[in-house]
Amino acid sequence: MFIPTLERQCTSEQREKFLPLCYDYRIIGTYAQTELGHGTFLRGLETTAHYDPNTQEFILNSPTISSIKWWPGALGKTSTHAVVLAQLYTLGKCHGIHPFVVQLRSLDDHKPLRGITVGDIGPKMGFGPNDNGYLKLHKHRIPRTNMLMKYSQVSPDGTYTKPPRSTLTYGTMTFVRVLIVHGSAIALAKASTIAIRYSAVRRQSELRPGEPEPQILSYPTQQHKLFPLLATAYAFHFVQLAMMKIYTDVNDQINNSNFSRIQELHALSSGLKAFTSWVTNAGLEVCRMSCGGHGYSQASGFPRLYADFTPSCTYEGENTVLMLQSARYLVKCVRDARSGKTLPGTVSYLSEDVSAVHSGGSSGRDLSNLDFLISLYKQRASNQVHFASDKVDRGISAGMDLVGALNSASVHLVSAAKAHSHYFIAKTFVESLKLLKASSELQNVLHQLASVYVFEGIAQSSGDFIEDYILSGSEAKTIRQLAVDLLPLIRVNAVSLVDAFSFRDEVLQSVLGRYDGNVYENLFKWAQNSPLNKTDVHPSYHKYLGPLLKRNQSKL
Ligand SMILES: CCCCCCCCC/C=C/C(=O)SCCNC(=O)CCNC(=O)[C@H](O)C(C)(C)COP(=O)(O)OP(=O)(O)OC[C@H]1O[C@@H](n2cnc3c(N)ncnc32)[C@H](O)[C@@H]1OP(=O)(O)O
Ligand SMILES: Cc1cc2nc3c(=O)[nH]c(=O)nc-3n(C[C@H](O)[C@H](O)[C@H](O)COP(=O)(O)OP(=O)(O)OC[C@H]3O[C@@H](n4cnc5c(N)ncnc54)[C@H](O)[C@@H]3O)c2cc1C
Repeated sequence: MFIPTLERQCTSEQREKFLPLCYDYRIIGTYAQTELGHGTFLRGLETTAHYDPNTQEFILNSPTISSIKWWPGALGKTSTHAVVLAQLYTLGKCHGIHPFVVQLRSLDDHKPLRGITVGDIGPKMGFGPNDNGYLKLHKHRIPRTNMLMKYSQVSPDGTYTKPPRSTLTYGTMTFVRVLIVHGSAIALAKASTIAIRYSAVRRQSELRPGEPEPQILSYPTQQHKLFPLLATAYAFHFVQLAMMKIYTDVNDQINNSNFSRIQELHALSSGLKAFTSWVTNAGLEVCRMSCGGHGYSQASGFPRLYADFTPSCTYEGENTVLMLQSARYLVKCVRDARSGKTLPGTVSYLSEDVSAVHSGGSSGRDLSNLDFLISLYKQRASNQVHFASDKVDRGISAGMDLVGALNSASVHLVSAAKAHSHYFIAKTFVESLKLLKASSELQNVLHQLASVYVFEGIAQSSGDFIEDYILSGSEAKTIRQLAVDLLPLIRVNAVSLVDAFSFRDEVLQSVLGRYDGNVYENLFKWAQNSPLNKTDVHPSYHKYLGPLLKRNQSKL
């Protein structure tokens, strides 16, 4: 995050000064924004940067215990520099959060500089190799030119020039949220690879006396656990491609001072980061549990995969908070649509009248047709967004201000943002396959994946579709069965579909997911290498167990 921030927030002179140092690894930096007391509420951050026109320096301070920077990756022991987000004060006025480059450690002996107290925040659930750290600043001075001034400036006499948009400071977070959508796709693909390969190797239970134990991948319940997640990994792959394209297009516009789509990008990236990381987080646990006891061994790769992925739901914007950000924008779009404004691409459906198109229960609808089902996802999203938006309007009519009305409707707003994200993902998956140049056999296999994703997505949220009369109960049951009917067809290609992710064993880091399937021998080898097995009798025997046993044996 250090380098992307410099690339996006530096003037050209600052780029020339800082970026070569980064690219050549002459300095290593982190992104120090979160504090002990605030991670979500950025306007509440307490670190201060007061401008001193006499020396043309900023004086950085951590004024309270809660203002100590806390969590930034590699801050504890590694980084020589940081981008520090601080409240900018000049000529007696506060201008809000701005980014500053701060050197933390000497480039000679790596010792912290004067006014800098820095260290590691201690062991965490995962991210073991990462020294997430703390930073306490005490009257630490930096040159005026260390404030990143692409969008806002402080002149030598202290005059402040404000940015075209205050939220441009938040740009790096949007970029990393887009990366996290990709991270979700990769993590779910890895977990699917491990679980499906192992399920093809593992044989368990005797269905009928005398019959060989079947591969657990042959059980419909095992297929029902894993194949919708496999399909989701493919869906997220196509979604992250679409998300990155939108990000690149909007970022190019921003670089040309066209800020018209910055809100749409923020809302979409927030919703997709939250949706994909939540789904992946839950999916990793399903994959782990589908491998039985061995899934719980470090040898499976699942403990580390989960512990390292799960903070994706928290960092870069806590997921609930990001869903609310997405919903805030959707509510604005409903208002804009009602006042006749044209809505941008990813939200234009909110101005369509989708209610009349499909009323649940009419017979003869082709429930296996993906285009038709995507229109139902659209209707569900539109209904949920309008329902939540109406809640906000009623709150305002009842005398609340906008913030109060948004807060009181927030449970529904999160549901609406989830439905919006789900519609975008399902639509993108189906549309991406239409554009794919692939053999008819491959198209057929991928169509099975898209179908099971769409069917299972409705089955798992059938309440949404039934409550709004988008589907009747019997239609929802039919779609649920369509998903189950697909499982044995997907079974035929399941191992090939995870092999297609082509994770090398060294990357997958899983004895259960080994490409050669030689699990048991390698599990035994892995166990023998466990540190506890360095000696047959562990030294602790002589100190504790031995004396205990001998003492008690003498009583027999
Ligand atoms: C492979 C994987 C590797 C991945 C490798 C991953 C490594 C990750 C390491 C982790 C790094 C971190 O966690 S770094 C720290 C991450 N921290 C965060 O993400 C903090 C989250 N909090 C925030 O972003 C903000 O506080 C937020 C919640 C949006 C509220 O901010 P405000 O109070 O200023 O905003 P609001 O009052 O809600 O709204 C003000 C307006 O600003 C707009 N706005 C807000 N954020 C915006 C944004 N980013 N871009 C555009 N516009 C934005 C809103 O839409 C509103 O527009 P209007 O409606 O028009 O007014
Ligand atoms: C592994 C890891 C790495 C990190 N790396 C970095 C880094 O490199 N740099 C950096 O600056 N930070 C980093 N962070 C910090 C991270 O960005 C914050 O933890 C994150 O932004 C969440 O903020 P918080 O911890 O204050 O949680 P909080 O905001 O306190 O969230 C706690 C709960 O409050 C709820 N909540 C908060 N606000 C609202 C609201 N307005 N409406 C409804 N509910 C709300 C949340 O939904 C959540 O359930 C990292 C964190 C982790 C775990």
